Amino acid sequence: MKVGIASDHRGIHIKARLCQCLTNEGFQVVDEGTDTADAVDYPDYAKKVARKIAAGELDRGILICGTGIGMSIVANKFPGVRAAPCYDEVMVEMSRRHNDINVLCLPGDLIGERSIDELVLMWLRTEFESGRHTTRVDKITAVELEVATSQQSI
Ligand SMILES: O=C(CO)[C@H](O)[C@H](O)COP(=O)(O)O
Repeated sequence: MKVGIASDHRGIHIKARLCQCLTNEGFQVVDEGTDTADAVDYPDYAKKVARKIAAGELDRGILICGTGIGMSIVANKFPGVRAAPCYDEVMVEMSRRHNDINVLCLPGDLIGERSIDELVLMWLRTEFESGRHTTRVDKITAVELEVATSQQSI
């Protein structure tokens, strides 16, 4: 599985740790920065990963900012991206089982470095349940198409 990862300045320590962990676990990791503590703007990094998810160049994405919120707002602008901020086991598990999210947005300010590896591995390994949830995820895609093709009727 090919996983893209990016963070702003508030997530660099978690990103570095996750790159190491995921590589050790056999995932193909694409690191899109940032790599220093210099302040950057999260939209510039969210779009690097989200664009590649939309283009089918990555299977999953992980984005880290202070809260995960800004990264998710940007990522969800891209067609085919389903991104959400998650910070505990329940959110992470349900985001895969029910929503089939393909971009996990993590709050660098709120999440402990020690628990992050297990949380992300759980997210990468949890399957979408399909069934009734497929109908709903398909409706998300339909809404996306509606919005893209008929802006004036919204
Ligand atoms: O969480 C974030 C966006 O959702 C950002 O990481 C946060 O807004 C950056 O703030 P600052 O410039 O004060 O470091």
